[in-house]
Amino acid sequence: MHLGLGAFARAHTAVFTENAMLASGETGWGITGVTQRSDTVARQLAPQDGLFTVAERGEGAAPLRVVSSIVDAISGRDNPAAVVDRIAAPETLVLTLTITEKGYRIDPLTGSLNLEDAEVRADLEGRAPLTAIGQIARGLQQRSRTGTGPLTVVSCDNLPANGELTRTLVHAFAAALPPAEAEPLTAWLDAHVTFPSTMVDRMVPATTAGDLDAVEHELGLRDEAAVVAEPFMQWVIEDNFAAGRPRWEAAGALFSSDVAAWEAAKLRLLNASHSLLAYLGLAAGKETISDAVAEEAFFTAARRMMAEDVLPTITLPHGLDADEYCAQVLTRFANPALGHTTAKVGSDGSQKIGLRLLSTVSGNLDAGREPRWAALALAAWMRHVATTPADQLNDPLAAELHAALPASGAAADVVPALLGCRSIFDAELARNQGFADLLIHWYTIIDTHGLEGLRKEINHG
Ligand SMILES: NC(=O)c1ccc[n+]([C@@H]2O[C@H](COP(=O)([O-])OP(=O)(O)OC[C@H]3O[C@@H](n4cnc5c(N)ncnc54)[C@H](O)[C@@H]3O)[C@@H](O)[C@H]2O)c1
Ligand SMILES: O=P(O)(O)OC[C@@H](O)[C@@H](O)[C@H](O)[C@H](O)CO
Repeated sequence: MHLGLGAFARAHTAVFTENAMLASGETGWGITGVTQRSDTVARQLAPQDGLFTVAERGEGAAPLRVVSSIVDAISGRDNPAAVVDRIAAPETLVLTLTITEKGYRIDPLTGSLNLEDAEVRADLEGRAPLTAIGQIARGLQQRSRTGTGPLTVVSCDNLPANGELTRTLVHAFAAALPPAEAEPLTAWLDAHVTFPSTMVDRMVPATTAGDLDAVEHELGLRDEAAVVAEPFMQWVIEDNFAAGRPRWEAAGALFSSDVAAWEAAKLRLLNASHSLLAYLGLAAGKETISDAVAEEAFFTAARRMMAEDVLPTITLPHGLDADEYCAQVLTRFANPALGHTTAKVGSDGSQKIGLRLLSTVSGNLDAGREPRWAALALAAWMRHVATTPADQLNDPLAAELHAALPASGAAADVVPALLGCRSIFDAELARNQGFADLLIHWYTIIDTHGLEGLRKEINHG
């Protein structure tokens, strides 16, 4: 079962699962996918019996492929009780998730479930659950009551220690139920459910109408659920399963006890550079990540952020060659056929920048170094927030961020105002005047000198 049947799940998890079946001969697996916020993907897949095309784009692309591992797709918004029933069904053994960072409904101050969230509260009060964590907890509760066996919950979102985090949130939901429900559920979770962490990697942009037309042209059929993706794909999984699972290792997945290091490397090298390029690109009117990285100064900023800010502050997993990895990341970003937009990568910044950039910032500040390039990424994000009208800012905290903005658009006013957002920056970092000055420096260059100013400062700095 998969919660969050977006583009990524189809191009990654579904492909790995089908490949595992083909390579291992264990063909009894199939995925029930749940769309979370809209019913679009469920509606697209239904008349196609769950079949959809993966169109690889870029050097080394394989021919079009029709994937058949999704056997059912349901709209969680419209059929919440069916989601609970499916999680509780005996044939469900693994529950994977790609629900985006905001889908976890984390309280930034505690790092646990946001119990003040109205949707979480409604799920706790007993409606058929609509939040992902509510669905998981209620499904597991039904499983516990019907004596159904163990299950593994596998977060595949770009979050550090995503397994441990998901465990914390599901347990927090259980603990917030009335004691007569909380105690047996918590005990059952402890005995029957595991939450392995994973690192997933494949760039999968949102499918465009042009992509669908191109697939139709190549395939000879209209596929409304087609997805495009780069050829590269990777999955590192902690081997901590409570029940059966597809033999994903037969499809190239790496089972490792070092997932935290893989996830940190990916978030802080790849995803952080992605965000840097997205916000610099947005400031310079570049529509795609490949357009942004084609700008020499932006390429240099991403390369130097990885080399000078990230690598000195991170312990890489065994087997990962830093230079090769960073070079490969930049080559992947440059894939012009992918059309990964700066707007998509730059969306939900309040949910992403902390995870991607702030460990790098604190690691450098603690070592007495300036996090020069990570500060550039944060300043570019701040300017994006300050110059995008609230109703056009694609971010769940758009209203809060805009409420914090001062009347003056000057860097010296905007930077401290956004540093004051406690859901993103902690008080100690916000008080660090040297860091604030670095942000103000970059913000001013972007705001008053534009691309030419950035080129000068990055190339000669
Ligand atoms: N696209 C990629 O390149 C990529 C690569 C690696 C990891 N991921 C992970 O997968 C996630 C989804 O990416 P995608 O490309 O499929 O995006 P998408 O927009 O195609 O799909 C997002 C899915 O998350 C669900 N969702 C959104 N907000 C939610 C909420 N508040 N509560 C519950 N569910 C919610 C949506 O309904 C949808 O099913 C990313 O956020 C990331 O963590 C994506
Ligand atoms: O998926 P998002 O929107 O959370 O983040 C955008 C990208 O940085 C991300 O999806 C990468 O493409 C991906 O993590 C590559 O594996």
